[in-house]
Amino acid sequence: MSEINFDWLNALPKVELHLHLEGSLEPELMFTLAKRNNVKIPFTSVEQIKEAYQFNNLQDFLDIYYQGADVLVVEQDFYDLTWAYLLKCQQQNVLHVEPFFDPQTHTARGIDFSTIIDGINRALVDGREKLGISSELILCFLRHLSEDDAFITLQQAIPHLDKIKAVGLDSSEKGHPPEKFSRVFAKARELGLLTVAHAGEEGPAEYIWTALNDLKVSRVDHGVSAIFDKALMEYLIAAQMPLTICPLSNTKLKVFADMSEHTILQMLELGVCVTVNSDDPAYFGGYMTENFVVLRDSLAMTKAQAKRLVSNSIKGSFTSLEYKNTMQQQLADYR
Ligand code: HPA
Ligand SMILES: [Zn+2]
Repeated sequence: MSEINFDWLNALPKVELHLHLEGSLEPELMFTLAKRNNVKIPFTSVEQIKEAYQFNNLQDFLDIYYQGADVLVVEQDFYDLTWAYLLKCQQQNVLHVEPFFDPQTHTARGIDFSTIIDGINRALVDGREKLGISSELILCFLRHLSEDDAFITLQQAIPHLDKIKAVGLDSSEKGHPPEKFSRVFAKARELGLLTVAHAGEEGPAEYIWTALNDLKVSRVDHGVSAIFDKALMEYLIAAQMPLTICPLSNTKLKVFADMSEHTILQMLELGVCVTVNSDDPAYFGGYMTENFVVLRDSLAMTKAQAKRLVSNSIKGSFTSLEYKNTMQQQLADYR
C-alpha cells in the first residue's frame, strides 16, 4: 500500500503552471453555453462528448478542442469558464495558478480581444478576492498560424499589458519550431513580458534548445523529449530550468504509451526542475490532484517527491519572491 492517500494529495498545497483555460471547459458547461449562445455543437449528450474524447496524438485532440471553444462568445462566457476552473483549484488546494489563453482561437471567429481578456481577468480578480487564489495570465500564440498573425495578436494585447505576465506558444508542434516566432517573442520581451513555450512534447529535443536560445523562455512547457539529449539534460539541471510536465495529458496523447513509462520522477531524481500540471483537464481526465494520484499509482511517488515537485512549481512560478517564500513555508509545514 502506498503511504499516500487521495486526501493527502488533495490537501497538499499546490501550484499550477501549465493549464489552458479553453482546456478546462467541461462538457456540462459546453452544453450550457451552447444553449445560451445558440451555438450548434456536434454532440447531443455529455456521454457522447466523453466518447469522442479519444485521442491518438496532439492533432486529434486539438481538432476537438478548437471546436469545443466555439461555445465561448460573450465576456460572461470567458468569466464562467475561468471561474469554474478556479473553483476546482479551491477544492484541490491550488494556491497559485498561471493559466494560458488562446486569443486567436476566438478572434478568428470575430470575437474582440477585449471581450476575451476582460472576462478572464474579472474571474481572476474575483479568484484573488473571494477564493484567495493568486494568478498570473499567459497569452499563447497558436504556432500553426503565421508569425504575422501572432504580431497582430500582440498588438491587440498592448492596451491590456497590465493583465498579462508572459506570452507562450502552443498548438501543433511538429513542423512549427519555436524559431518561427523569434521576432514576435523579441517584441513581447521588449514590452516587458516574460516568455514560455511548449517544446519537446511531440517535437524533438532540438525544439527545446531553440525555445531556450531563440525565444529566451523562462520555462519549457512539457519538455519531456529532453531525456533523449544528454547535453540538454545537463544544461536544464545546471540552469534549474523549470519543465511544466502534464502526466495525464502525455498518456492521453500517447507521448508515453503507459503512465508506468513516464520519466518525470526519473528526471526529478536527476535534479531537473520538473513540475506537475493538468494541461487540459476537461479533456484528459483530471485536474491537479488526479495528476499527482497517477504518479502515486503508476510510479510509486513518495510524499517527499510530491513535495519536491510542488516546491519546483513555486520556484518556477512568476509570482513575487515574498509570496514564493510564503508558499514554500506552507509546503514545508504540510505533513
Ligand atoms: O498540450 C498541448 N500542446 C499543444 N497545444 C495545446 N493546446 C492545448 N493543449 C496543448
Ligand atoms: Zn499545454
